[in-house]
Amino acid sequence: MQQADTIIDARWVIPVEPARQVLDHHSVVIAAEHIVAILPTPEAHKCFEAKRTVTLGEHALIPGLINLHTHAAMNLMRGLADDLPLMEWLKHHIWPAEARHVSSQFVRDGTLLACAEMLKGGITCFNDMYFFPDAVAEAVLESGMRAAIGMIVMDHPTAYASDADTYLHKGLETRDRFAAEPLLSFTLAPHAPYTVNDKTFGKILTYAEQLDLPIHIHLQETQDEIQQGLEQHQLRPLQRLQNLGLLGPNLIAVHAVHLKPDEMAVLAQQGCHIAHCPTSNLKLASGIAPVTAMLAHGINVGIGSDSAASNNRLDLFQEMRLAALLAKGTSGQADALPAHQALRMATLNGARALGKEERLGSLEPGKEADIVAVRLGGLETLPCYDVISHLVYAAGREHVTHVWVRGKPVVENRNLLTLDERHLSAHAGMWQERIR
Ligand SMILES: CSC[C@H]1O[C@@H](n2cnc3c(O)ncnc32)[C@H](O)[C@@H]1O
Ligand SMILES: [Zn+2]
Repeated sequence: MQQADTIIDARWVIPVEPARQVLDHHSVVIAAEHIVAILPTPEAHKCFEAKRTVTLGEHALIPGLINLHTHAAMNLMRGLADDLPLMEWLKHHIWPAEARHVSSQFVRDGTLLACAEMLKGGITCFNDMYFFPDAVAEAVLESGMRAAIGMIVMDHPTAYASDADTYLHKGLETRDRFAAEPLLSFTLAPHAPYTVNDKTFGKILTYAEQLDLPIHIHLQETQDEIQQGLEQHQLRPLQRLQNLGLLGPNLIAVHAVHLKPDEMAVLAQQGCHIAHCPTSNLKLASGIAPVTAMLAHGINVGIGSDSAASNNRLDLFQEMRLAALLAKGTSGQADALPAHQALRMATLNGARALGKEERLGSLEPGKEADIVAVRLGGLETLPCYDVISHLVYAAGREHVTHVWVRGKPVVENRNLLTLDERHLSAHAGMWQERIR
């Protein structure tokens, strides 16, 4: 008998890789933070003796969902300004509110709130971009989840930093401080082409190359952004980034709503990744990203929620379903973006974009044990002919019952084990009084 920490017996295991595979009555065996085996349940118990067995007889186990773009701390701004287009929303509502309220404490409290929401919804890892990344890192560690933390850079003074060099210096200091944390990684996060100048992009490129870091940036989100790029630089933003040498397998372009076919070909050829944020793009009336064409070009597309101020949920079940439905509606093809592909985008494609494909994104022996249990035994998911169909088209985040990150349980029977929900509510109430 081999020793294990945990065996999870499940009705179904959905490894994601290979695509479409559904393993009936299988168990996932966890030891030393990793998946060591996935076996038919009787066999798992013949081969392994575990400290703990969790029996989930009407559940599907899936890899932890990866939110490829968010601003977690903005949970404290949910519903503050709705029904506005991007630039009006940012310039007249969000940026003034950030100037008044954003501090290290705001970021810590907002990020904790977001981590709680994401964990309970089956998200085990997020790619963040916000001020005070040191406060983001502390909150993430407290929650027990995983994050790629953006070292934000702008040519715009804020309460966090006065100029681009200070943003970079503070970000790199934070990265050094948390370098030993296995649940944290870092990205360079220039906010957008319209807030970062060419000289600063040059410095970002140098650091990205020296330190082998991903670059996380909003790109071609609206037609206005493209118009502004043409007026100020005589270039579309993507062309400008290409001229500056920023395109490559380290680049995660967020939104990319407005892309021409030749731009998709360039992104594919350069190995860039896209974070598709369908709800945010609809709510800010930015448009609908051409995901079917992106995938046909061979671009790696993951899924993001964007912030709670533009979504207004950090809910990847919602985003998977919407991505699949929009792809069908816009292409006129019912087989565009099938359920298994939506699930892959929210898991393995996200891991790939973050350079973590070897460690995360699917349920395979050797990978780290980020696992989510989704209960499909309720009336709204019965009968069940196709589990993957149910996960994308019928189930929701409310069906998530258990979550493990790196083998450690963080949600059990829908209860958060790492954070105190009453404490989080009290802090949210305090910020509501201050911000309103
Ligand atoms: C400097 S931290 C991130 C910065 O981005 C702002 N933001 C939030 N959502 C969006 C979006 O969809 N497009 C562009 N910028 C966005 C956020 O308010 C922060 O200022
Ligand atoms: Zn964003």
